[in-house]
Amino acid sequence: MAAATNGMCASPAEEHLRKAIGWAAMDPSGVLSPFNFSRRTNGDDDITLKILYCGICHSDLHTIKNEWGITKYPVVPGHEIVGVVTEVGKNVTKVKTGDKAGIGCVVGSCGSCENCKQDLENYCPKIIFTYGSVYHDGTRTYGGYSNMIVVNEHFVIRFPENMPLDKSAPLLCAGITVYSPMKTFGLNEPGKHLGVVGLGGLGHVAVKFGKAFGMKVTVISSSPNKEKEAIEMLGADAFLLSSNPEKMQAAMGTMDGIINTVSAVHQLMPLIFLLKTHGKMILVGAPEKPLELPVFPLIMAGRILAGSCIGGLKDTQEMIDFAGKHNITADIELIKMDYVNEAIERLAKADVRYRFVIDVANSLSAA
Ligand SMILES: NC(=O)c1ccc[n+]([C@@H]2O[C@H](COP(=O)([O-])OP(=O)(O)OC[C@H]3O[C@@H](n4cnc5c(N)ncnc54)[C@H](O)[C@@H]3O)[C@@H](O)[C@H]2O)c1
Ligand SMILES: [Zn+2]
Ligand SMILES: [Zn+2]
Repeated sequence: MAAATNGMCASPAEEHLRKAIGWAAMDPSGVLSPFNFSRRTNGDDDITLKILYCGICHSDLHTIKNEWGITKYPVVPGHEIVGVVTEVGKNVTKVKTGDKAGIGCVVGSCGSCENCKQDLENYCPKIIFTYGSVYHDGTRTYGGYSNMIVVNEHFVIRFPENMPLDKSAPLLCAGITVYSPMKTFGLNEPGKHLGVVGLGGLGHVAVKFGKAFGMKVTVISSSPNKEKEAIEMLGADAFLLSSNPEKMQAAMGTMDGIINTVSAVHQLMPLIFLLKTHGKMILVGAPEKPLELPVFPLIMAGRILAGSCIGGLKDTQEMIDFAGKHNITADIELIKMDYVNEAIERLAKADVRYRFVIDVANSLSAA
């Protein structure tokens, strides 16, 4: 329950009873700085997580700079959260104190709509995101660039023992965001040809899942210097430089599906042409402006264009278990909390291989 109930709007530091610290952006400059706030006490269905690691997703960048025009400040970003359970409510069965656990992009949903009933909490009209949403009690949600978090157990993910927590944190957004559409749209079948556009945080794990599913994977990128690492380090079968018209032409009509993770406005036409008849391109990248939609290349081969938003909790657990079994983790650069602003600027320039992860527990100290 919120600490202040007299109708006055309490400050973030006082609205709940438990003190918390984190880093927040206060305005569209997106610059993060130390921030004192508070978390609710652990309810009967809640768990409290001491945060160990948190990945930096490009959505954090879009949000802190208000690129989507919907940000409410202050915002504590971070939705690739792993940590250790420090408290469980009396109804909790999923985890126990001392367990390693994760929290992704969603911390609440209505639980009773058509989507929630089909384990698609990610499409619930009343979805509550891990940061920047309003929780059931009327207070704002704050994310994982912080020392601890309290969450209803439904939204907690268990981690197999063998998984390194720092490298696994990015799976909670980047991983599920590519795994879920691959499963939903049948782009997980051995022998099928998958294209991955944009080799960043999402893209590089899409390559790894594609290979684990037994697919042929081609990376389509605008950066020639990513060719060697895509093939030698990530295991892609082929690399297409999007600025090379001959190569793009030669690859026309060869792909069963494409996962498009590009974070900025770009041309869809050359990508759609890569698809076979009835091939599907799934847009997961979320540029701040609309993309131009060329209709003829869709019509002429019955091609399909779709979008996808993260994934439900059941699929997220399945994805983590699959990743544990196939040793899939993210390639990361582990950073300290006070490096976060530099990391965000580097992320904006695609200067990271392939995900920044904040070593929260070892580097976040009281402001
Ligand atoms: N749909 C969802 O549920 C969901 C979930 C997570 C992230 N996202 C979005 O997906 C996008 C990617 O996220 P990320 O964390 O992987 O980001 P990232 O920065 O790690 O990767 C983005 C990649 O796109 C490439 N890129 C940027 N501009 C490009 C251009 N004009 N042409 C070609 N390539 C270009 C970059 O080089 C980089 O490799 C972001 O927009 C993010 O907000 C969506
Ligand atoms: Zn994300
Ligand atoms: Zn719902």
